[in-house]
Amino acid sequence: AFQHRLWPEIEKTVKQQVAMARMGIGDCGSGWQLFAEDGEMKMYRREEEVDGMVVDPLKAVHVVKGITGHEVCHYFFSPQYRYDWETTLEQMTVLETISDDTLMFHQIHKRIWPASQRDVVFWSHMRKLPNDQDRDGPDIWTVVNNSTEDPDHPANAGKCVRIFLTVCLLCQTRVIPPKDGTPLSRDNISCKITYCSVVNPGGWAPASVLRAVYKREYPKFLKRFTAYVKNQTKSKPIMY
Ligand SMILES: O=S(=O)(CCO)c1ccc(-c2ccc(C3CCCC3)c([C@H]3C[C@H]3c3ccccn3)c2)cc1
Repeated sequence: AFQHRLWPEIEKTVKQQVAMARMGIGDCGSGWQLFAEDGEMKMYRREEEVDGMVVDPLKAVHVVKGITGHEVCHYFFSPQYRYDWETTLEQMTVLETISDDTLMFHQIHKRIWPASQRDVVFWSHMRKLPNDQDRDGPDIWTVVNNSTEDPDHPANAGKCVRIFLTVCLLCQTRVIPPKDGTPLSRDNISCKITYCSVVNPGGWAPASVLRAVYKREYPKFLKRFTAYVKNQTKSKPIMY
């Protein structure tokens, strides 16, 4: 197939991000601190600053009943649903369709007082991965979003401060077949979701403000997004 100029970077980043997402939280010595918990959802962060700017890596793990990893990645990747679940989105543009599983986006996020408004340009790639731990287990699905440059959308040219991010959504479907051999239903499936993100806010913003934004927005985002997928899929055939 034709090699897009970004393909080598996409390959490398996906492998690297999936490997990191699969690593557990490790013991508390690893610097991960639990900062939000809601039922099956647990959110961890590491406090890190680059040039005095907060770039706290975030790792969230969640188990959601009744949906598959393919369905979670489909609704996260596909642009047509994004305004339904991404509440902080003010504008989203698909800049390029690199392939049917790889898009380039420009997004402007709503201004969060007192920080100035942010925008981001990133490629987004969705992929099914072989389940190398459990050969006949269900596949693993992932979406990786990674900031990139676009000559038509230079950073900090307009009113927005350009942010830089790397995001990995890794989903593992679990199937528990019913004892009595009846056909599989959504009651027999669940999805283990690992969401990792590192966001560089671009321009300076007070650490206390950024950490408050993340503490409020990330749990809200993951709960809202997973509830959206459950609602969208509940009366549809299971997409494995
Ligand atoms: O997973 S994605 O790729 C999904 C595609 O949309 C993603 C996730 C998060 C962001 C993002 C990046 C930076 C900020 C901050 C930084 C300083 C001021 C704005 C925010 C603010 C809007 C808050 C927020 C934080 C977490 C989750 C959602 N909303 C959000 C962008 C893309």
